[in-house]
Amino acid sequence: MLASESVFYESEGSYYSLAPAGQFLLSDHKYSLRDAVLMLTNETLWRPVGDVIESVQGNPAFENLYGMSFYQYWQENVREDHDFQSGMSSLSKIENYFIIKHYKFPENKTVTDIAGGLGGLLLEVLKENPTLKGQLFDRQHVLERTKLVELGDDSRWKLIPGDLFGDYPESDIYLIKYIIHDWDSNSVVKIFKNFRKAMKKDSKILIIEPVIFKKNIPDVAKYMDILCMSAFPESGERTEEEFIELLDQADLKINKVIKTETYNSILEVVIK
Ligand SMILES: C[S@@+](CC[C@H](N)C(=O)[O-])C[C@H]1O[C@@H](n2cnc3c(N)ncnc32)[C@H](O)[C@@H]1O
Repeated sequence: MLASESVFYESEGSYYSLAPAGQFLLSDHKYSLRDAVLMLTNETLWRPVGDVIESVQGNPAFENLYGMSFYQYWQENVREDHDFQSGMSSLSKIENYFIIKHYKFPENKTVTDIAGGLGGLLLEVLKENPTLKGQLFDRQHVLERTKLVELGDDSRWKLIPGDLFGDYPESDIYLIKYIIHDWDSNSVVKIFKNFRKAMKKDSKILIIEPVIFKKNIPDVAKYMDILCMSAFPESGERTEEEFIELLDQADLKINKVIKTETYNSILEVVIK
């Protein structure tokens, strides 16, 4: 099957080799998707999908199967070879390239990635913009494995352990990627209010997610929608109109919508 999708190449005698798309499976590829594929094919992502109908009816599939929340499970199940954090970091690597290509960061400012995982996006932002400083905000156990050390200049970044539902540090630009779709609408409004409280009058938030724009045609964002709805209670991808309504409850508004050539869009958000 994968040979018919150009991932492998089948030759006479049932010999298989890597086709061009398969090169991304190599662990030393610049944009290696090895850990992303291991994460996406892990049972914690596919088993709950079978019960997505339960989730939609208000009976969270992941909690029913594993007896705890998705993030709690992955905090207690760190593996040697791969885990959720390394999978997210791998999935994000190629996407980060397009985010940086499509957003012009200002000079001499501070950029904070809220729930930024291992810090792969912030690392690329700091590499491409030498006058910027960075702050990576996530759980302590995640920050301990940060990739920011690869920058080679630890005077340009700091780690801030914290809670999405606690206080955020002050910053000029905030990044929040692949987070909002994990949460129900009440929690999202709490997150937006936390931003509003921490923001200066000209701070900006970049919400980076697969926003749903298209109706009645195939859209990869809808696959991610199903994965989210299965893994997190009352979650899922949102339309631009849904974002506008939730942001409004925190005195925030969309300033710009930027497409990135991937299924992720950048919503640039400012104070109303
Ligand atoms: C889907 S990952 C996204 C990581 C990164 N932004 C990316 O795009 O690759 C979600 C992140 O949210 C963090 N997270 C989940 N719940 C959190 C909480 N209550 N407080 C702080 N971080 C949290 C996780 O540790 C994880 O790094």
